[in-house]
Amino acid sequence: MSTDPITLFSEWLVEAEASEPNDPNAVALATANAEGQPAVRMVLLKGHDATGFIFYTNQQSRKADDLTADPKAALLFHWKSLRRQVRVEGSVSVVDDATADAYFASRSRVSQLAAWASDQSRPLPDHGTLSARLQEVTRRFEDMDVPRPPHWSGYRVSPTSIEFWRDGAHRLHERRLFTREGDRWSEGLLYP
Ligand SMILES: Cc1cc2nc3c(=O)[nH]c(=O)nc-3n(C[C@H](O)[C@H](O)[C@H](O)COP(=O)(O)O)c2cc1C
Ligand SMILES: Cc1ncc(COP(=O)(O)O)c(CN)c1O
Repeated sequence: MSTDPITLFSEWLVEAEASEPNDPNAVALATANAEGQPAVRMVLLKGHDATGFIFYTNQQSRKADDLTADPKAALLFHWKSLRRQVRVEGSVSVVDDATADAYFASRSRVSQLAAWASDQSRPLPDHGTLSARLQEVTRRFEDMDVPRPPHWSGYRVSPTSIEFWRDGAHRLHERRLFTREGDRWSEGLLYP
């Protein structure tokens, strides 16, 4: 069995891709604001390796404000079809421009335009306002590649701990906790 948690995560994600009906890369992202108020919402995992777990979003959103105030986060994957969860905690940083540009360029044109049209997490007066903004940016970027908005990028959660939870009989689940110590991982078990 694998003892590198990133490799183990990759294996579990591959299994989730085979068994989940949709969005196996969906993950709950928990943040806190300057007052310590927690908030949680789903995002899609768009990359992971030894340096961390990456998602993309609007940098003027509530989650981005939280991460500016307190650059720490927790992630929770729950794969119902497998009866498994993975909990990640760590510090958060913005990905470099080249990484964000490459990911943005891979998105569909309409999703690129939507990133320009949406003032994510701000009050929206009515749906017509959003449609009008989408039309405006569609005209603005006609006949050219849609550039990445300056307020849209990726965040990397660099893990300090990763827990793998697997369903067991009679609530006697398996919990493997990996804790980062310098550039090494130590592994232990937790009572279920
Ligand atoms: C399955 C799922 C995946 C989502 N993925 C993303 C994502 O990758 N990036 C994003 O900005 N919002 C995503 N959203 C929308 C967020 O959950 C949220 O509504 C939005 O980002 C605003 O959150 P905030 O106000 O806390 O910043 C997703 C929603 C769902 C249900
Ligand atoms: C607002 C928003 N931004 C970004 C994403 C990430 O996914 P994609 O880049 O594939 O659109 C999502 C996914 N639901 C989303 O809702």
